[in-house]
Amino acid sequence: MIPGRRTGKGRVHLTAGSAHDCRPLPKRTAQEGDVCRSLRLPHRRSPVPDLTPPDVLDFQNVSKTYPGQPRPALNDLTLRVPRGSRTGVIGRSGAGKSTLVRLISGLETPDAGRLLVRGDALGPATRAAHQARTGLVFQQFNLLAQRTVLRNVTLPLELRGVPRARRDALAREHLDLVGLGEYAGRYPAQLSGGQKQRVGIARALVTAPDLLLADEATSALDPETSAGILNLLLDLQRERDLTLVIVTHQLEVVRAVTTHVAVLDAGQLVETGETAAVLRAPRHAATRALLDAHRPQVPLAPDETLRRVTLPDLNPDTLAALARAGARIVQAEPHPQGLDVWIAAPAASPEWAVLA
Ligand SMILES: Nc1ncnc2c1ncn2[C@@H]1O[C@H](COP(=O)(O)OP(=O)(O)OP(=O)(O)O)[C@@H](O)[C@H]1O
Repeated sequence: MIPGRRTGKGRVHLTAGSAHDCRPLPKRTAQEGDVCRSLRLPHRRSPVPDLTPPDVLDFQNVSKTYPGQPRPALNDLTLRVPRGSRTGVIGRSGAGKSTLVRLISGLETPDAGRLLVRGDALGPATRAAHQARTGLVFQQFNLLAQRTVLRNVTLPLELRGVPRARRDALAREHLDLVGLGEYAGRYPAQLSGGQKQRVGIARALVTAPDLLLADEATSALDPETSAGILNLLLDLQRERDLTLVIVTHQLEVVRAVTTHVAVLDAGQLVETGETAAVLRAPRHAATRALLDAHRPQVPLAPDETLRRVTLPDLNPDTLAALARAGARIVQAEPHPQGLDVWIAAPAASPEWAVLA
């Protein structure tokens, strides 16, 4: 997901006859001409159909200013979200994250630029069809208090006119999927926060969307419950080949779940790329500020530096060597793959270089 460049997963590569021009070739590329002849390909450049699936989201110079506001909430945003990716959108408060979600979900329209969803410009003619294929998960769960868990999950199917027996069956299947098969008859007030979010996820997926938008989905949950929800989202994303967009101010969520990240600051996209690369070597001051804000605030000795690792990724021998060199764990939190651990150690210890 790089501005202005396609990096889509599942891309269909067509090389023969497209990338290769099979007209008589200069001597140094004669082998390519032979390949063309042996494949009986035409010796002329011919038009090749573009079979590349469109990016699920394609923001093209999108701007949005709310009425009466002096500055745009989003300014000239160009961003592509490839099919099947897990993209985190981060930024401090007021950066424009919610505006991005509102644009994708069709609740707001751009003042300038275009937003393509699944290859179509999002507008009055296409909005309903795209909304039907987009699931939304919210921070405050947005469950209806007077409806049972089952009836909350059947709601989107009711709105689409699905017959009762079918919608009940689908809702039960999705409650099983999120581990709440036994809770169908309960009311939201009788659930924990994590359970409410599981119902929210079942409701978002019951219509079989291919794009799932999670807007601060774990911000209201404690770290352990949050890790459980992120695990569930990861499993479902893989099983259903969903494109997942996670809007969050929690860097640990981005780290744990996403393949790509987009950093917004004051309405502008300031950095984007593969999550591991951006977090390892942030280029923009706003990204560095977000990373710094998430470092544990612990006093360090003058020769100590702080690094984060995920256990069990770290080799036990390295961990033991670090401990012998005076390393200490200063913070540990649950993570979908194990434990997220911050370690302080003398910067000069050779084992430290392994973690760089
Ligand atoms: N309905 C609105 N009317 C006027 N201004 C708005 C409206 N919604 C958002 N804004 C402004 O647009 C800018 C971006 O807001 P947005 O809610 O998209 O940011 P955010 O990154 O989601 O922030 P937060 O993390 O605090 O939710 C802010 O300056 C905000 O004050």
